[in-house]
Amino acid sequence: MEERLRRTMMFVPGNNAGMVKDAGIYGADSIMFDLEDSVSMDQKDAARMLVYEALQTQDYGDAELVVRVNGIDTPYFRNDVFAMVKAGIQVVRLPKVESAQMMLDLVKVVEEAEKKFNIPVGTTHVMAAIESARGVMKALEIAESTDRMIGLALSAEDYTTDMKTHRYPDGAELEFARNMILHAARAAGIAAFDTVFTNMNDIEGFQRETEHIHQLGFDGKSLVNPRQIDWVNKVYEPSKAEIENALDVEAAIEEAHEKGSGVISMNGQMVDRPVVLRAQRVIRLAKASGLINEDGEYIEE
Ligand SMILES: CC(=O)SCCNC(=O)CCNC(=O)[C@H](O)C(C)(C)COP(=O)(O)OP(=O)(O)OC[C@H]1O[C@@H](n2cnc3c(N)ncnc32)[C@H](O)[C@@H]1OP(=O)(O)O
Ligand SMILES: O=C([O-])CC(=O)C(=O)O
Ligand SMILES: [Mg+2]
Repeated sequence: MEERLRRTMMFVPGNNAGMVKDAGIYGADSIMFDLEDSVSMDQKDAARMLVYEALQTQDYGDAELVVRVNGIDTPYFRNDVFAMVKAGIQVVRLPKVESAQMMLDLVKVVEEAEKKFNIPVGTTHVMAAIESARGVMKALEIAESTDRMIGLALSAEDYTTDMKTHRYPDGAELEFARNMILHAARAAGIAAFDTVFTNMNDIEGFQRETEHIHQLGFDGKSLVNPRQIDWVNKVYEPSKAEIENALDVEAAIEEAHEKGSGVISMNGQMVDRPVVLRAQRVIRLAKASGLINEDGEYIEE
């Protein structure tokens, strides 16, 4: 199956009726309804009900539907998971994950809920948000904890608090965590999401951070505002030269396969499997960015 593009995963506060209703109109790859830290304690039940209702009635198009439930040690956790599984959520994001065991405990409750609501066991996927030093050090075991896993996310607001620092413009305080999470995710064959950027007035800072995490290899970012979606997509959009090269690589490798070979030379550049895999990703991104059609032809502006 073709890998899903996950450039943008937008948080939507679960108790904000207007935002929950309109969340599908902005074109996020994944919409993440939040029942955790954007919802005050006295709104937890109301938010859960609001999101449950919305999942039954709203059309969110092709977006992947994710919910951030409350932490496993909170009194809301079980009710959150049962309601969201019943509503057919695609991915449950567990916050503040520090061990593989926490993911296995989540999966146990997800499975109970699937059985109770006659949903085939294994339908609901999960992901982990890593928000502490302990979580970072355990990133690989968390990434490999269950075959329901689709990804790991860095959550830098809580993480920098745990590390007794705060966020700086150059992001140096996050480099170790970013590299650990990215390597763990890649080793396990799942997605890696960078953290939110919360200063809505610092557009340049947001772009700089997005370019940096794109260079490192992250699939995308968690977002807090719809304006950030286009900014991320722009960074992930391949250039014309990259697209042309990718299309040439696809043609070259087809020619090689016809001759029974897995490698071919193209303008002096060796083309083999890793080059082809990178080219395929560029083509997928170019299609998602509306630059080329299904046949690999340019779409005129
Ligand atoms: C550390 C953490 O845990 S971070 C994760 C938890 N935090 C969140 O979920 C916060 C989500 N984001 C928000 O609440 C808001 O975007 C804020 C508070 C950051 C900024 O709010 P505003 O300044 O009002 O945003 P802005 O003016 O850009 O809003 C423009 C439109 O987008 C909507 N919108 C803004 N953010 C979101 C969102 N996250 N999801 C859906 N819709 C949104 C607004 O309702 C508004 O719609 P309208 O034009 O129909 O009225
Ligand atoms: O997941 C995120 O990026 C938001 C979050 O909870 C944090 O930064 O602590
Ligand atoms: Mg957090």
